[in-house]
Amino acid sequence: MKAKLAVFASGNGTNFQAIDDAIVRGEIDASIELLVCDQPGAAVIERAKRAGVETLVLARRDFPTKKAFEEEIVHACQAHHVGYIFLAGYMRILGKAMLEAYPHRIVNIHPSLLPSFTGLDAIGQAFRKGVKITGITIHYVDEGMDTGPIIAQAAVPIKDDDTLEVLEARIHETEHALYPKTVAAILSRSSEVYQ
Ligand SMILES: Nc1nc2c(c(=O)[nH]1)N[C@@H](CN(C=O)c1ccc(C(=O)N[C@@H](CCC(=O)O)C(=O)O)cc1)CN2
Ligand SMILES: NCC(=O)N[C@@H]1O[C@H](COP(=O)([O-])[O-])[C@@H](O)[C@H]1O
Repeated sequence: MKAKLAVFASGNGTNFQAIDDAIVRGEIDASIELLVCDQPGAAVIERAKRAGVETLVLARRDFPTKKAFEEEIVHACQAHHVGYIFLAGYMRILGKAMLEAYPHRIVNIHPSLLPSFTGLDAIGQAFRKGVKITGITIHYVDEGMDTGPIIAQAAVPIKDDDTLEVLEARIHETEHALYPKTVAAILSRSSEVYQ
């Protein structure tokens, strides 16, 4: 049974694109049923439309509470029979409504070797700290900030003559290789569990 996914994103959407491209190449046995975006006008929305993926675009400010905002998203995911949610540059902290609706079924990609450099601007944090090796982490999402169980990591070197832009490009290239492979691995394990 082909897994039904939702991807949540707030920005450019290159990780959404990498996952969808892998699905099209037959490397992930799944379909992206919904792209959820909290930033009207974000480039990821156009990427999803070009890919034929349904979008749900909603602004937090249009809802009275975080709970109401998340309940709208949960209802849409359930209506699309979504079984797994993959965050791909989604810049909102998930609350109880999301986490309780999809326990151990929400995954995030973070551009550092957690637990180092949590939160926003992780690449800039590592660059300014002067570490020689940084990387990416794919982890389950829990109620903490970047504290969920780690699924996969990949190291990325910082070279002496790197600019921040060069490092960001190297990080994103590594993300676009690892995330699709990890999505496929998670779904294959999940199907093994439920077979
Ligand atoms: N419950 C969790 N939610 C999210 C996690 C997580 O581990 N647990 N990971 C994040 C992704 N992320 C870093 O990896 C991250 C996203 C957002 C923020 C943040 O401070 N957002 C602020 C501002 C949002 C805005 O103004 O647009 C906020 O939400 O208040 C930090 C780190 C995804 N969610
Ligand atoms: N704290 C979460 C975080 O920083 N996530 C990061 O946002 C970027 C989204 O890029 P994209 O929109 O091109 O996929 C990615 O580098 C991802 O690791």
